[in-house]
Amino acid sequence: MEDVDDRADNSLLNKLIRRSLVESSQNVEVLQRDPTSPLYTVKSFEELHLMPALLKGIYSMGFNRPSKIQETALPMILADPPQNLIAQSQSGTGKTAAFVLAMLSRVDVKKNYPQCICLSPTFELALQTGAVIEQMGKFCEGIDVVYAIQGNRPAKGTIIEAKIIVGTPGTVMDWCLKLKLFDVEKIAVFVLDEADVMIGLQGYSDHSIRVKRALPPNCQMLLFSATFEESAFCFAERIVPDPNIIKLKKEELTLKNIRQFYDFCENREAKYRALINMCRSITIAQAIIFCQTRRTANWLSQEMASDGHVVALLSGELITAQRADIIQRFRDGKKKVLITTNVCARGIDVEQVSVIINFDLPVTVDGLMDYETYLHRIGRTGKFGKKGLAVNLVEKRFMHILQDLEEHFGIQITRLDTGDMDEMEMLCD
Ligand SMILES: Nc1ncnc2c1ncn2[C@@H]1O[C@H](COP(=O)(O)OP(=O)(O)OP(=O)(O)O)[C@@H](O)[C@H]1O
Repeated sequence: MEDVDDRADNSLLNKLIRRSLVESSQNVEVLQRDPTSPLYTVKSFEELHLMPALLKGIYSMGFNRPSKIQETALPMILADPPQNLIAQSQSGTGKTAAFVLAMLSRVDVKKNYPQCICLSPTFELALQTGAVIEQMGKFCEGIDVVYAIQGNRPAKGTIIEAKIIVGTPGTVMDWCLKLKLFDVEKIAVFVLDEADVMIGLQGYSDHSIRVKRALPPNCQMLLFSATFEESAFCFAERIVPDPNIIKLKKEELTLKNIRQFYDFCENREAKYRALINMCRSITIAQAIIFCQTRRTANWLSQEMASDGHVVALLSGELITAQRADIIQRFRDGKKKVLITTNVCARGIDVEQVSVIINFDLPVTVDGLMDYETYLHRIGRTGKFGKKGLAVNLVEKRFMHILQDLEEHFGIQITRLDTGDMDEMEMLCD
């Protein structure tokens, strides 16, 4: 009798994940020659006139050719005089690298004061973006980054000398306007990552706009996101002087490499059983499970732990040291399954994440489908052309929301009975 591990390891879901991991590596080259792919590129990095030290950094990260957003945005961003940009590109298509290369290209390493600010919506994303800056800029002499995030409070009277500040809006605003840790008049580049929430969501927008208002008039403004619903886009156009614009059509928003399914569940207990069936068969790669509330995430992680599953739980009420440790351990593969809320919906880039499970569909405060958050959540898989799987566990009372989702994006989400191994067979077709 094969033991549980053998059974799981041979499970169809694992075969699909293993195959998609293999296919993905061959996939990028193919996609970068496909004009309909968001990774399509006609230029090489050399043709983007980047500094040699930056080229060295890019190649050391395994990047061979720029993605579509990188080859389109960078010439605009690096032009002289500097131009402002509002850019939209699908999740996982290299937006971070685009604005990081912009900041690294603009910094004057002879000046020991902050020249670039990059605002991220969450503590985890600020940490991740800072790490990309340090990695991409590691061959550039004199590049240093400081993290304006909760838990990092410089001593009173400190004068920040680091050239790039990455942080969350509230902390950056305190550093710049209240504590006056640096001269905001000397900022040359201002990046808003996940810009639609940064200017659209109460809390973020107040702080982001107050920082923006303190910037010098010639400061270059770069706004990036995978989603810009109309009101956010119009507001962005109002606050960014004379921007270049890169915008997606609605039908371009969903990525073909992320296969989306749903499993119909009578109630929360049935969702739990469906989830366990899936997690039991995932022994390779990693999965992120999204819950709509911290309460559900806490309940789910306790249930799964008591059933012997090793899971990590990350949500906003944890202290920053815990959050940093949890996301790092997940990134290092020490935990296969991360249970979380929307705090990890945007930007988080963990290469081995092949499966996204929406234990709850993302809904707005009015109980309507939150289309943007859905796109960002499933975008945690399928990064840079890799194959990804997204499975939605849907209770009867939420089926209309799933139908709204299909209609909104013009897609068909296939039904999957996670309890039926033959159905899982279909995943491997
Ligand atoms: N030109 C490139 N060649 C190969 N890999 C790349 C390239 N640009 C970015 N990547 C990799 O692709 C992954 C996704 O990149 P990134 O996180 O920048 O995408 P994004 O568009 O910012 O995604 P999201 O919308 O989720 O924030 C990362 O692991 C990154 O290292």
